[in-house]
Amino acid sequence: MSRYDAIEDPLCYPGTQVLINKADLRDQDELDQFEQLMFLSRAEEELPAGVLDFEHYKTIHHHFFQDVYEWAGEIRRIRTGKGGNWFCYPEYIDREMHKLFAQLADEEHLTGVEDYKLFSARAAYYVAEINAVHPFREGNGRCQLTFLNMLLRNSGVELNEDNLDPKRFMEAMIDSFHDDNRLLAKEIETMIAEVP
Ligand SMILES: Nc1ncnc2c1ncn2[C@@H]1O[C@H](COP(=O)(O)OP(=O)(O)OP(=O)(O)O)[C@@H](O)[C@H]1O
Repeated sequence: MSRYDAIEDPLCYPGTQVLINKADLRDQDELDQFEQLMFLSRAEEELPAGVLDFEHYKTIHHHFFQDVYEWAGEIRRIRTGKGGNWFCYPEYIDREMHKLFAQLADEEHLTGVEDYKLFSARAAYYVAEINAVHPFREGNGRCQLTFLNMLLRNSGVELNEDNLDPKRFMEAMIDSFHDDNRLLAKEIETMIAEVP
């Protein structure tokens, strides 16, 4: 929910950086709270079924944010960045995401990778790439973490989010934007707990 570097966004109330939302909240703090509340209540529900491809990923975003934004589940249409790092231009998002998920399917969604270190390295690669594309206008971080969870569950392991240190994880995400996934892989490794 940290703010974006964005230019002239038709999704925002005119003259503000507040995204137009279904509750018509014009105050950013109030919107942040509402968004998180809706996200958490949808997160309690079963996730939409799918085959972990880009269509599925968009459905998950829609599931989480359908109560807040009309465009939930849709690709971002403007250029955005964070902290001076600009994400994929919107015209290439669809192509890049399809490429990435096809690659993941070729790797059988990592289901055969038994070594935790290797699994963490490959999962870090996919999370980093999805982050660099940043397909949605908002809600990418939460979808990325859900994606990670799904990858792990597919492989019979559980993500222990109690071991997630938000500051360290964010630093790792930023490093990954600059093509160094080592910290992110390490963070993922510390969050893996074997299912009994
Ligand atoms: N400077 C940065 N460079 C690259 N990636 C970044 C940077 N800052 C944040 N990110 C990534 O962007 C994500 C946030 O994206 P976005 O705001 O769309 O998601 P969110 O779910 O709304 O927010 P959050 O992840 O903070 O809950 C972070 O979780 C992190 O992975």
